[in-house]
Amino acid sequence: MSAGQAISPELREWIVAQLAAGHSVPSLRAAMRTSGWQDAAIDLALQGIERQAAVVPAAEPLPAEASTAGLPGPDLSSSPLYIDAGDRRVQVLQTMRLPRVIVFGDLLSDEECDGLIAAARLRLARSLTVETQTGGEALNVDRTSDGMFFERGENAIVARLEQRIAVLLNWPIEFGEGLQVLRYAPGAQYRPHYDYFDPGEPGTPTILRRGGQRVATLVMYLQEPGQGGGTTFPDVGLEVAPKRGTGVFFSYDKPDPSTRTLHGGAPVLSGEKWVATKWLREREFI
Ligand SMILES: O=C(O)CCC(=O)C(=O)O
Ligand SMILES: [Fe+2]
Repeated sequence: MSAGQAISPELREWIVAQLAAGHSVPSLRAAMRTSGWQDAAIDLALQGIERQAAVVPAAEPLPAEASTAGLPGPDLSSSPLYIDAGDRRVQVLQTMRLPRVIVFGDLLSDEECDGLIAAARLRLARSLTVETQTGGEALNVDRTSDGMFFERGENAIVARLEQRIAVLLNWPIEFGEGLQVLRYAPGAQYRPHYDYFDPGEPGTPTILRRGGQRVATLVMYLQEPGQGGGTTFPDVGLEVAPKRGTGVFFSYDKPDPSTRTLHGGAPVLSGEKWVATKWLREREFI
């Protein structure tokens, strides 16, 4: 390439984007040199753009942690390895501050996982039949799992688990929605989404009448797939392995992407993944 080569709008855009992404001028220079640019041409291309870049305000420093005051969640100030959840000693395996994520180990016994699956399976089968008879609900391409809801306190296992969750997360049972169970067959996934209700959606005010916003989520793994099926947090590159008996908890102090609680269920590659999800509201959920 020659020193006289034209600086195309695309090249300008590329340079501006690289600078905005935090790459230094020397590193851009090196990259351009490697791809055959001569110094004189690089100088020309960078002139003006550097000046422009200099007036771009520096990105806001990222907050180090999410606000957790007044939200569900255990007190982690003493970095406990275990939390007494009343009838069970739950492990704290991993924590993250922003998004606020906690991975709990040994949250459910194998018997509890099996019991929930058995009770949910009957209901799933029934709801699928009903859907086929009536022509079915619109297929949601974002969520290809099958699901059902238990009523709060519907059976002994559900009641026991809800009590345990209330103690673990310091949040009244009455503020929780009924437990949801999802089954993911191979290929099924739940594309990244937020669990709070979008304030911009027309239906949201009606939903909020039943207990306000969702403020936290606990996803519990009841059956692990052979491969795939982790819970992903794309904003921070986190993937939680869907280990049976384990749960991933996350909270969000406002219905806003700045909470970085975007998350999804990665496609199941083999086997079946079952989860139970508990959503916690701001107030009593009726
Ligand atoms: O299956 C998962 O890992 C995530 C489930 C989920 O995001 C939900 O139930 O809201
Ligand atoms: Fe979710």
